This record gives sequence, structure tokens and C-alpha cells, in this order.
Amino acid sequence: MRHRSLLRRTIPLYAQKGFPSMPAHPTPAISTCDLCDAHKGDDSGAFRVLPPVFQSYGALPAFSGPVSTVKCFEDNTLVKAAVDSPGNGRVLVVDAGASLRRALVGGNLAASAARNGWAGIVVNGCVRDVAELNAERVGIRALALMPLPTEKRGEGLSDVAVQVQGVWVRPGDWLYADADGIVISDRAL
Ligand SMILES: O=C([O-])CC(=O)C(=O)O
Repeated sequence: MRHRSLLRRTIPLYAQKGFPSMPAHPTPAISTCDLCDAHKGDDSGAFRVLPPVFQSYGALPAFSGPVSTVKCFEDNTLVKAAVDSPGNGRVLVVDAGASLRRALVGGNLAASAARNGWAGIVVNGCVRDVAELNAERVGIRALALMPLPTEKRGEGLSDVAVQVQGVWVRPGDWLYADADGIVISDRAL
């Protein structure tokens, strides 16, 4: 039987994992397994789990926050605009149409996201500069690494409902990510 420790819920991640100092936006360590145990009977659609197809990058192995979205295809203009603006602890969900041909986020955008207080970025697509991503205090999930960058054509949509791997994610939803998976809820849990 898995042991569920109360401590795991209450000690902030930066303290558990020995981060040298407190991050700009400390992420409470909420276990996605605990959330799924509590909500597994919820078939209302308010509680969703993303399919287990995401790789983990960035120096924050767990993160959570209210969602903002970008919908784009092989063009990261609006992703850059988002991470260049204040994140206030939000999670940016990028529906890149699951393209495996271009990287939407690299070291520069990850550094902007960390600097501007984004808790995390979830890309339904690719990222690059893995060593630089892993040095930034922001959580990053993506399908894969791809060294080719995008073209910046100024196309895309911000803060619209998106479908990520068949799961609806809407601006204002809450996202919880840890080593076990990614959970979406229509309210803070
Ligand atoms: O700028 C881009 O298009 C993506 C990138 O490589 C970075 O964020 O460093």
C-alpha cells in the first residue's frame, strides 16, 4: 500500500528537494496521485488527466497554477509574448497541434518564463536546448526534443479553449503536474 504522508502535502517543493533558495513562486507539492484518488469517481468532466505522453524538463519537477493558453502551429510568436509578460504563478498550456517538426520553447523562452514568474509551461509539441531548460526554475512538459526552431509569422490565438491530446484545457482551469502526471481541474484543488 502506498504511504500517503501529510508532510508531502505541506512542505513546499523547494524545501523538500533542497533548492538553494525559495523560488519566486513556490509551488505547493500536491501529489497528482492523491488528486486522482480523491476525484477518480468524478465523471462530470470537471477533473481531467492528460494522457501519459509528456517528457519532463526544467528545474521544477512539480508545479501547479491557473492556466493560460496559446494555440499555434510551428510558430511561437504568442508563446514568446506570453512568457515575456508577468506570469503571476500561472501555467502556460501551448497547443502546438502535437507537431514534432519545430521547437516552440528553448532556453531563452524558458529563462523569460522563470524570470517573469510562470510556474510552468506544458507544450503539446516540442522544445529544445535541454541543458538550458533544465537550468531554469520553471516546470516544463513537452512531447519531445527537436532542435529546429519555429518561424515567427505572428499567427496563433491566446487564451482560447484548446484540446491537448484529446483533453479540453480552458483558460482559468487549474493544472497540477508532478512526476506521475498532469491533472486539469475547472477549479483550484
Ligand atoms: O526563440 C525561439 O524561438 C525558441 C528558442 O530557441 C529559445 O527560446 O531559446
